[in-house]
Amino acid sequence: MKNIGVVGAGTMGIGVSHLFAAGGFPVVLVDVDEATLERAARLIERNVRLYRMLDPASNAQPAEVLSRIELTTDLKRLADADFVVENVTEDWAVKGPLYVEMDRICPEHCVFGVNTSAIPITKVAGHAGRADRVIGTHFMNPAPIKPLVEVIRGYHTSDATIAGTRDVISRAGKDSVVVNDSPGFVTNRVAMMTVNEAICLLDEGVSTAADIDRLFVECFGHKMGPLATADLIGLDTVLYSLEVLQDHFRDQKFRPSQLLCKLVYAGHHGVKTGRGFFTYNI
Ligand SMILES: NC(=O)c1ccc[n+]([C@@H]2O[C@H](COP(=O)([O-])OP(=O)(O)OC[C@H]3O[C@@H](n4cnc5c(N)ncnc54)[C@H](O)[C@@H]3O)[C@@H](O)[C@H]2O)c1
Repeated sequence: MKNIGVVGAGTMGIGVSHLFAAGGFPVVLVDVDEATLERAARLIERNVRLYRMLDPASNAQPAEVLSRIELTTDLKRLADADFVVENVTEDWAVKGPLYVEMDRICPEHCVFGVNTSAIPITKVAGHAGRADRVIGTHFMNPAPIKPLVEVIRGYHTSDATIAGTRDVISRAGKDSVVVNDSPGFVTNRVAMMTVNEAICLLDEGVSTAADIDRLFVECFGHKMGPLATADLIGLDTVLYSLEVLQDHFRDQKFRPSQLLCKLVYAGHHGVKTGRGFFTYNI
């Protein structure tokens, strides 16, 4: 697999296209919004510089990485893609119809990597018309600096699709772990509950945002606390993911905290909007 398509140029699409372009792959990055694509180019340029400081062995150059990424609002530019990573909003009303369209445009051999936080891969595959070539590729944020990708085998995903996907991820410099399909997979079934419970603690006045996170960082050795993690993921995405988990398991244990709902409705989505549980310069 050589030609990479990335759909959705938000938090994840920016990182995934950066990762593959830095690995030498030609990338077509598609979003519905021109301004989002322009912002993506600016952030990729900044991030290549930033991550080079974190990894002195990296010699990626911003201009070189950007030169491998075609930015477009035209989904038909995926007509030559071998592997597409879809990173659009965690909302079935957005993702479902997109797969029908992608199936019409992309070559028959093309594999669809679903980058979702919680939606079952088998459900997506039911819409894509090529169920054996649909696979979960749960990249972590920020994708270029996280070493591991959670790969999800859907009900119909073929062994060849798993092998090809792991190979292309490996050629982009990342390792992968394969898990079976279940809403939220391994990582987010646990992580979303933890984040939600931390928000409930804040809402109940049990502790402050800073102290909740400090306890996880200094007592448990986590790199980030659950509230800063939620801000990094995007509070809208956390809310969508909890709703998906609650809906699929029909279990109230995933019921989103009222404070989370309030912040999302107020437009405080975390790092990407400059304010969530903490504030950020954007
Ligand atoms: N944020 C995270 O930490 C994280 C981690 C792993 C997986 N995910 C998953 O990745 C996906 C994307 O999350 P995100 O945080 O990047 O969301 P985001 O809201 O930052 O970005 C979504 C992007 O999709 C675009 N979009 C919407 N409909 C589209 C369409 N039909 N065609 C093309 N582009 C379209 C939007 O314009 C937006 O730029 C979600 O399913 C999410 O659950 C998120």
